[in-house]
Amino acid sequence: MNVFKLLSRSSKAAQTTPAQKLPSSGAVANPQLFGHDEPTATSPETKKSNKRKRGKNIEDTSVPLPADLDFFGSSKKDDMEPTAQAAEKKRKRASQTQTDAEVTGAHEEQETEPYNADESKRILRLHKLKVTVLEDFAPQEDEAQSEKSKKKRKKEKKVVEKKKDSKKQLFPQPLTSFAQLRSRYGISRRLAENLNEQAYTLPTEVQLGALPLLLRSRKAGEDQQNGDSIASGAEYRGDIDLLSVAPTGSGKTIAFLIPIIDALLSEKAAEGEGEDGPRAIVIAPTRELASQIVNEARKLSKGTGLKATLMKKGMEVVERPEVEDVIDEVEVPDHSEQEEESASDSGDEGKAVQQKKRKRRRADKSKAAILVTTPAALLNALKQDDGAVAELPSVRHVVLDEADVLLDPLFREQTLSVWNACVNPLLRVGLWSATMGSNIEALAISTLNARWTTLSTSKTPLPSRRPLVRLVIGLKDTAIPNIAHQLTYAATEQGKLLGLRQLLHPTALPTNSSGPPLRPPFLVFTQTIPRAIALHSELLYDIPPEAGGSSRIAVLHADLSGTARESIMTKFRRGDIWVLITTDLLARGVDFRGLNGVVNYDVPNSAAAYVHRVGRTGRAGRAGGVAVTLYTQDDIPYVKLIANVIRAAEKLRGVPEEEQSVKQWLLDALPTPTKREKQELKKKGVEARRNVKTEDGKNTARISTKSGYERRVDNRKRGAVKGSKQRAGQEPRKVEDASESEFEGFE
Ligand SMILES: Nc1ncnc2c1ncn2[C@@H]1O[C@H](COP(=O)(O)OP(=O)(O)OP(=O)(O)O)[C@@H](O)[C@H]1O
Repeated sequence: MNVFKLLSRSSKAAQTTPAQKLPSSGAVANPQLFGHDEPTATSPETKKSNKRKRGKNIEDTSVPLPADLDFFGSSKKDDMEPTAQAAEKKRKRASQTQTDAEVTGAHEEQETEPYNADESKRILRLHKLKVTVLEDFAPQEDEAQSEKSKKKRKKEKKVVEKKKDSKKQLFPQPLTSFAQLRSRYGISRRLAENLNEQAYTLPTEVQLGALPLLLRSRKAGEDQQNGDSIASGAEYRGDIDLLSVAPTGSGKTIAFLIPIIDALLSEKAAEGEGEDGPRAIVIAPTRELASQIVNEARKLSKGTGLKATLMKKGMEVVERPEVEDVIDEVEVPDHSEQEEESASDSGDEGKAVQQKKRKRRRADKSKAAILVTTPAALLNALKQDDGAVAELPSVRHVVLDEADVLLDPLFREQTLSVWNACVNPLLRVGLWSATMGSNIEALAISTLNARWTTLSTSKTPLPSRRPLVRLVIGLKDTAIPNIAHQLTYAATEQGKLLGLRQLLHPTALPTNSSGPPLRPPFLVFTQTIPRAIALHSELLYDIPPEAGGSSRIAVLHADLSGTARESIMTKFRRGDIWVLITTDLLARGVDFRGLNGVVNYDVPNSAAAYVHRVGRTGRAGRAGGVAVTLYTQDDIPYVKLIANVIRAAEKLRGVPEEEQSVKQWLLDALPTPTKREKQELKKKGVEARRNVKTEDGKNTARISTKSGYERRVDNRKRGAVKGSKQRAGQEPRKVEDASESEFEGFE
C-alpha cells in the first residue's frame, strides 16, 4: 500500500514526466514570473544579448545509475533536449567572445528611448507590478484639532477614497534590459560590467520596477517626455523611501544593492573620500543571509574602491575610548608587593583583594562603506559602556532585508535601535520582503514620522520630506507560482517519518503518483532545534553507503558554531550534502540555486513562514520545484492558513479550479484558526511539538534518539536475549499490545 496514494492531495497541474525539468538542472532562460505569454516591449539589445551561462551546482554524470541510487532522477544530460543543448553551446561560445563594448556601450543609443505612458502601463500590468505612494506622512495633529476634524474626515473619506487611490498609483518607466541602467540612468561603468559578469539575461519583475524608482535619472528632461510625470513618479528622481514586496527568489538583493552602490560611487565622486564610518547598512535576520548579501555586494562593487563587509563580533563601527576591564580578582597577603595596576584593601584579616586590570584595545574601526549585519551584531557594536547607543551619522542608506521579520516583535527593538541610530537627515530607507503585513507597513510609516518629528526639533535645516513608495509584485503574501505544492495528511508523527523516508528513496514514488517526485537536494524544516537534531539522527543511515551514506544528510541550526554552520552551507551548495534538515533559520532569504524541493516536516508557524520556506526552491523563475507539507491531527487547526496560500499561488499561475491541489471541499472542511490561535502558533509553534513531557514522563516532542539503523541493531540484540531467556524458561511468554508501547521508529 502506498501511503502517498491514499493521503496526498497534490497538484495535477504540476504532474510531470520522470524526465521533468528540475530547478537544479541548470540556468534559467527567463527569470521572470509573470508576463510570459505576451511579448514585453523588449529592446533589440535584449534579444541580441549573449550572456555567459552559470555553472551547475551539481556535476552532470553520463554514467547511468541503478534506479535505487538515482536520487536525482534521470541524467541531466538526457533531460536536456538536443535543441536546448545546441542553444547552450552557442551561448557559451558567444560569451567567450563578448567584449566590454557589447556590455555597456554598443546598444546605448537604442536603450535611451523611454516608453510612452501607455506602453509603460501595459508592461507594468503585464508583469503584475503595482506602485503606490503611501501618503500617510502628515505630522500628527494636536488632539483638539484632530477630534474636530475626525468626523469631517470620516464623511469625506468614503467619497474620495476611490479617487485618491487612483491618484496615488505611479507608472514608472519599466527597466526591460540591463543595458538601460547605463544608457538611461548612467550607472557607473564598472558597476555595469560587474553586473554583466553575473550573466543575467533579463531583469526580474522587482528589478524592472524598483531600479527605475531608486536610480536617479541622469538624462535631464527625459522624464518630461513621458507626459504625466506625477503619474510616472519621475518627479522623485530616485529620492524616495521604498517598501518593496516581491516574490521569493525574484532578485531583490541586486535590486537594492545596485542603487546603493551607484549612489555611494556618485557621492564619493562628488564629496571625495573620507566620510567617517559606514555609508550604507543592510540589515538581515540571520548570519547566513547577511553573508550571502555581502558576497553579492562584493561582486557588484569589485574594482570600484567600495568595500562591503560582514559585521562580526568584536568589529568596531564607531570611535570608542579604550576600556579597562577587570579581568580577575585575587586574594593576596597585605604585605604583597606584587602591585599591578591597582589594588584595594579589603580590611579583612590582613588580606587585600587585588583587582588585576588590563587595558583592552578596541579593534580598528571598520573602513567598509557597506556594512551587512544582523540587528543584534550591529547593536552590540554600537552600545556604549553606559548603555547608550552610539549614533551613525555617516549612514545615508539603510536596507531592511526581510523587513517584516526584522520589525516583528522578535527583532523589533534591536532593528529600530539601529535604524534610529542612523541620524543623517538624508537617510534613504528600503524595506524589502516577500511578505509584508499591513501592521508592518503601519510601523514603518510611524517610525518614519517619528524620526522626522525628532529631526524637525533639531536646529539643522532639513531637506524636503521624501515620500514612501510601495512596490508590490503579484499578489501580496503569496507563494511563487512556479512550484508544485503537496499538502499531505500523515495522521501522526510516525506517519510523517514514514512519509519522509519514502521521499528519501528515489524509487519510492511510482511514476503514476499524483505528484511530481522530490529529488535531492532538498531542505527539511522542523519546528525546533531538538527536533531537527533528532530527525537527523533518525535518518542518518537512510541513504545507502554506495550513494554517499550518512555524509549526504546534515543538520543545521543556530546552536552550532559559526564555523560549523559555514562549512555545512558550503557543502550543501557544492552538492556534497543532499538533504539538509534545519529550522526556520534557513527559511528566509537564503539562496540555494539548485534546490529541487522543500519538505515541511513540521507545519510552518504562519502563512508568511510557509511562503518563505517553500520559496527556497524555484529561485529566479526555475520550474520543477516541489514543496511537500506533512501534517498530523495536531496541525489541522492551522492547515487552512497554508491551504489558502497554495490556492492563491495556483490561481496566480492560472491553474483551473478542477486541477488545483487544494480542493474547495478541503478548504470548507478545514477549521479557520482564530486570531488568538494564529498568534499562539506564530509565537510558539504547535504546542504538542515543544519540549513538553506528558504525565507519564514521555517527551511528546521526541522523534527518536537513535538512528533507525542503530535501533534495529539494538532491537535485534534485545530480541535475541529475550528469545534465549524464554527458551531457557526464565521469562514467561507475553503478548504485547503494540498500541500501548512507545513508538520506537520503523524497523
Ligand atoms: N535578473 C536575473 N536573472 C536571473 N537570475 C537572477 C536575476 N536577478 C537575480 N537572480 C538570481 O536569483 C536568485 C535569487 O535572488 P535573491 O536571493 O536576490 O532573491 P530574493 O528576492 O532576495 O529572494 P528571498 O525573498 O528568498 O530573499 C539568485 O541566485 C540571483 O543570483
